[in-house]
Amino acid sequence: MITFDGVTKRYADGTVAVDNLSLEAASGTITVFVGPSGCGKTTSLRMINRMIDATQGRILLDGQDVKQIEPSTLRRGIGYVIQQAGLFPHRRIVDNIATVPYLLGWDRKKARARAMELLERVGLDAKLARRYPFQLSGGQQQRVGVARALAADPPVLLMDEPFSAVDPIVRMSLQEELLRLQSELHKTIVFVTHDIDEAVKLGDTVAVFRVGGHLAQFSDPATLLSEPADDFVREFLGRDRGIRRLSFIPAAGVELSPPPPELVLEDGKPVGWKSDDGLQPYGSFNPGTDSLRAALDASLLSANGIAVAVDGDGKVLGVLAREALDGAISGGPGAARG
Ligand SMILES: Nc1ncnc2c1ncn2[C@@H]1O[C@H](COP(=O)(O)OP(=O)(O)OP(=O)(O)O)[C@@H](O)[C@H]1O
Repeated sequence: MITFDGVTKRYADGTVAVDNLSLEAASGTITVFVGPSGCGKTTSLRMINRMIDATQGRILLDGQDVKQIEPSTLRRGIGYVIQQAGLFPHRRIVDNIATVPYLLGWDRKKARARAMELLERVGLDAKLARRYPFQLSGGQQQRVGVARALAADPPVLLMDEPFSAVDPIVRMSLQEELLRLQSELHKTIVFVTHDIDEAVKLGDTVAVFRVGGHLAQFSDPATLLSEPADDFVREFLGRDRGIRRLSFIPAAGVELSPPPPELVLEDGKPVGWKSDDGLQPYGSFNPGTDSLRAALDASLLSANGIAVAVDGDGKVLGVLAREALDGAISGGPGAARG
C-alpha cells in the first residue's frame, strides 16, 4: 500500500505543484492519477520513488516513510515506465530489459534468460531481442519499457503517461495487455494519464486532480461516473458519462423473455428477425460476460430494438425487451445485479 499523508510539493520558484494530498493506493491494484496538464500528477508520482522529495507530509510504502529508505534501495522495489519508453538506444532489446538485473549483479546468462521470459510475457516475439530500439515500432518499444520495469519483479510499478505517444489502436491493445498482465501479476500500480477514458478503463481507483495540485475526487470508476463530486469533475468526465457508466454494470440478472417466433434461429443460433422485407439485423450480447452497455448496444443494433441474449457458444438464451432494458438501466424493475 502506498499512502500519501498530507503531502505538499512547493518548487523553489514558489509553485505549489501538489497541495496537501492524502490518499491510499491499495496493494495489488491500479490507482490512476488523472487531470489536466500541470495539475501535479507527475510530481505526485515521482515523490513515491523520491525522484522528487515532498516539501511537507509523508509518503508511506507499506507503512514505511520513503524518506527513511535509501533512494537506490527504494527504486529497486519500484519499476518505472515513462512515455516513449526511454530505452537506451545503443543497447539491444534483451540488454535494455535486463538493465536492472545487471545493476543488481545478476550473472549475464540469468539476466538475459529473465529478459527473454519477459519479452514473451509482454507479447513480443523472441526474435526482437537482438534488435535495437530504433528497429521497433512505438508500440513495441512501449512493451519493452514495461518488460524492463518488470525485470527485477518489483512489487510496485509507476507508469507516467506510458501509452500517450502511440496511435489509438495500439494504445488500446497496450491497455488490454496491461490489464491482462495485472490479472496475473497483481502489482501495486500507480498510473498517470490526462485521458479520462484510459483512467476509467484501467483504474481500480481513480484520483482526479485539478490545477493547483488539489485532489478533486478519489473513487472507483463507476462511482466517479455516476456521482462526480463537483462541476469540475463532471466537466472533466465529458458528455457521455451516462452511457460509459453502463460499462461497469454487469448484464447478469437482466430479465430475459423467451425468444419470440419472429427470431429466426439456425442450430439454436440467431440469424435475424423475420419481416415482410426479408431478414432484418439483430444485435446480441452475452449476459454472462457483458455489461449493460453491450446490452444497450445490442438493442440499438436490432431492427426492432429487442436485444438478443446468447451464451458463450452464440446460442440464444432469450431476448431483452426494451422495457426490461430501461428498467435495468434505471435500476428499477428487472434491474441487473451489479
Ligand atoms: N522543477 C520545477 N520547478 C518549478 N515548477 C515546476 C517544476 N516541475 C513542475 N513544475 C510545475 O508544477 C506544476 C505541476 O507539474 P506536473 O508536471 O506535476 O504536472 P502534470 O499534471 O504531470 O502535467 P502534465 O500532464 O502536463 O505532464 C506545474 O505548474 C509545473 O509547471
